[in-house]
Amino acid sequence: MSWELLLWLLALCALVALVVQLLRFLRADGDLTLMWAEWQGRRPEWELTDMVIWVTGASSGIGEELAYQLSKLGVSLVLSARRVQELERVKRRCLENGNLKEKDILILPLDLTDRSSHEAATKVVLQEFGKIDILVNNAGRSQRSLGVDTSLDVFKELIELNYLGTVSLTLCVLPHMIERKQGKIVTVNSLLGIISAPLSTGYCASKHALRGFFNCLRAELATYPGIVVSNICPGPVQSNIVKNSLIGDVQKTVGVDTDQSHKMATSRCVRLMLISMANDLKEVWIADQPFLLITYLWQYMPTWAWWLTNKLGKKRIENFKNGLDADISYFKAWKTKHD
Ligand SMILES: NC(=O)c1ccc[n+]([C@@H]2O[C@H](COP(=O)([O-])OP(=O)(O)OC[C@H]3O[C@@H](n4cnc5c(N)ncnc54)[C@H](O)[C@@H]3O)[C@@H](O)[C@H]2O)c1
Repeated sequence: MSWELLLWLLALCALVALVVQLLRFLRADGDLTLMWAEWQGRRPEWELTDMVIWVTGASSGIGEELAYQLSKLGVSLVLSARRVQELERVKRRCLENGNLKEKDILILPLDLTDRSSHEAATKVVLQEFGKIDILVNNAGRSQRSLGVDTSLDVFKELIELNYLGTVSLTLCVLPHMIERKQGKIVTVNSLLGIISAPLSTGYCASKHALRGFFNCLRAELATYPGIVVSNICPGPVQSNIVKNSLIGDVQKTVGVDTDQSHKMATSRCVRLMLISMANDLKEVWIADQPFLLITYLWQYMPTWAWWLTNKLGKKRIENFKNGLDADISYFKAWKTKHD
C-alpha cells in the first residue's frame, strides 16, 4: 500500500471518529462533564450509601422521584414540603419499593417561605439522625406570564421562595457541615438560571440570583474541600411545575395539566442528578436538545444566542397563549429518548 493511500485512510478514520463524537454530542442530554461522569465516573450505588439526605419539595415531581431513587440506595431520608399527606404517600412508596425501613425516613413538614422555622427544622434532623450529609434544595415554583402583565407580588413570592427560602435553609445547615468539614449542598436550579426565556421574568431572576449566591459561596468555602456546592440546572422535565406556576397574580396558578411528552422523563433527570452528586460535580446541565445546544450558544456566542432566543421566544409565547405547554413544539425531531 502506498504512503499516500495510508494517509488518506488515516484521515478518513479520523473524520469518521469526529462525526461519531459530534453525533454523540448532539444526542447528549447533559453537559460534557456530566456525560463523562456517567460513562467513567463513580456510581451513586457506591458513593451515596449510609448518608443522611434532606430533600425539600419531596412531595411532587423531581423531589418525589429523587426520594424513590434514593430509597433504593440505603440512605436515611428526610422528606420536606408543606403537605404532610403527600409526603406520607411518598414515604409509603419509598418503603414499598426501596430498601429502607420506617426509621430511615423522617417526614418533616416545611414551608420554605417561613424562614423563622428553618433553624428548628434543622435541629429536628440533627436530633433524629445526628448529621446531614446532603441537603438537596429542590423546592421551588415557576411562572408563566409576561413581565408587563405580572404583579410585583409574584416577583416577591418567587424571590421569597426560590431564592431567600433556599438561602435561609442553607445558612442553617452550613455551620453543621463546616463543623464536620464535609457535606454536599445540592441546589436544583434551572437552565433558566443561566439563559433566559419569555414568560419567566420573575422565575429567571430568582434562579439567576440563586446561581450567583451558590457560586460565590463555593468560592468562599474553598478552604473546606470536603464541602461540595453543586448547581443542578435542568431544562424542561416532566413534573407539576407548569401546573403550579404563578400567572400574573400571586393567588393564581396555571392550574391545569398540559401535554408533557416532549419533556425529559423525571427518572432520567434524577438519575443524572445522582451521578452528579456521586461525582461531586460543581454545576451540571441536564436537558434534551435543543436546550443544551442553546445553553452552549449562550455561553460562547451570546449575540447569536439572542437571535435564536428571540425566534424561539415568539413560539413560546404563542404556544402558551394557545393553551399549550410553552415549550411544546419547537424542535420535536431533536428529542432524544433515554427511558
Ligand atoms: N420540571 C422542570 O421542568 C424544571 C426545570 C428546571 C428546574 N426545575 C426546578 O426543579 C425543582 C422542583 O420542581 P418540579 O419540577 O419537581 O416541580 P413540582 O411543582 O412538581 O414540585 C415542586 C415541589 O416544591 C414544593 N414547594 C413549593 N412551594 C413550597 C414551599 N413554599 N415550601 C416548601 N415546599 C414547596 C412543592 O410542594 C413540590 O414538592 C424546582 O426548584 C424547579 O425550579 C424544574
